[in-house]
Amino acid sequence: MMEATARAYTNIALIKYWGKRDEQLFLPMNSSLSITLDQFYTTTSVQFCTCLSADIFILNGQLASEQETVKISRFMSLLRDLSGKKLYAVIDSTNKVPTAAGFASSASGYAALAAAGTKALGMDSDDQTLSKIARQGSGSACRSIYGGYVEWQKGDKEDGTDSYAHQILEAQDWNLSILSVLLVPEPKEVLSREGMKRTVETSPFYAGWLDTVEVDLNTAKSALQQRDFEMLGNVLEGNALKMHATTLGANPPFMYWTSATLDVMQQVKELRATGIQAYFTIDAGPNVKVLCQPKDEQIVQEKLKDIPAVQDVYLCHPGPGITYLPQ
Ligand SMILES: O=C(O)C[C@@](O)(CF)CCOP(=O)(O)OP(=O)(O)O
Repeated sequence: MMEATARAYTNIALIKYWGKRDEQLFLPMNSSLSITLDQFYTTTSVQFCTCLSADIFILNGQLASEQETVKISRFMSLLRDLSGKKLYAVIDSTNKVPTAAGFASSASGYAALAAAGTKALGMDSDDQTLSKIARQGSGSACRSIYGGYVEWQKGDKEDGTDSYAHQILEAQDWNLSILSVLLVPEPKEVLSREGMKRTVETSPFYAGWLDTVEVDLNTAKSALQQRDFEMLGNVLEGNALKMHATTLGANPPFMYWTSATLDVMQQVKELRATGIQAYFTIDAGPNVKVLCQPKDEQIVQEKLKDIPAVQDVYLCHPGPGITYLPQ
């Protein structure tokens, strides 16, 4: 039987992937940097069978929608092309990812699928190859192949063979606290794929993003090497603010933040004013992730939970890369 099960953990970008230079190959305009988290993951099993004439996708215990199945099947065809095996599979995926908290389960989902699918096909791919495959499901998924602190180098080649992620620090090399703040349910957002496309194509501020993101990345990498939390915090917070600034200049303009987002941002600033080093980052939604040092995580969590608009706060630390589970 050609089957395998893999688990991949979601990641939070400190230096954002924001904009593609190639929509088909998921090639980014800029390099990015993330932390893989230890709490939220996707477990995916893939079972190929000559008895199938189409892929079957089970998501969180239920048959997935037609739209989701088409998306996954398109990714599975990439694996069929790469392996030269025209086989279909049952894909059974379970997310332990609170998607409502603004975690992209697509990152852990496509990383787990790339790992389980290639293993079931006997492709025995190394991590760099897995990263390039996962990238073609969702860009940020290429970072979840690895644990700890991960850089996705944007690459320059048109075929994307040099656009993949690699680990910078192991999870245990630097223990930080990442608090994910779940806010009150918010209106439908512009999904990150549409958001970055519209911004690249129409925002006059996008050029400013590109002019400064490489410097931000190098500053963040220096901070990692020096374990300088203040340097890391300042650059990640500034980078998130710049990413969001680009959306305000898009046509039509859009903004991911709600008043609850601003309440959390304000609380983080007040924490810093009392001498507690805490910094925020925000992705394609209103939810906020706050980074601090483990010694401060309790007080930071309490302060965040005191904000009326905050529904819950999830505490994470750097987590592992791909793991394979017994059948
Ligand atoms: O994670 C980051 O670096 C920053 C973001 O989360 C900011 F919102 C974007 C993630 O984009 P993704 O969902 O990977 O897009 P896809 O390639 O169109 O699937």
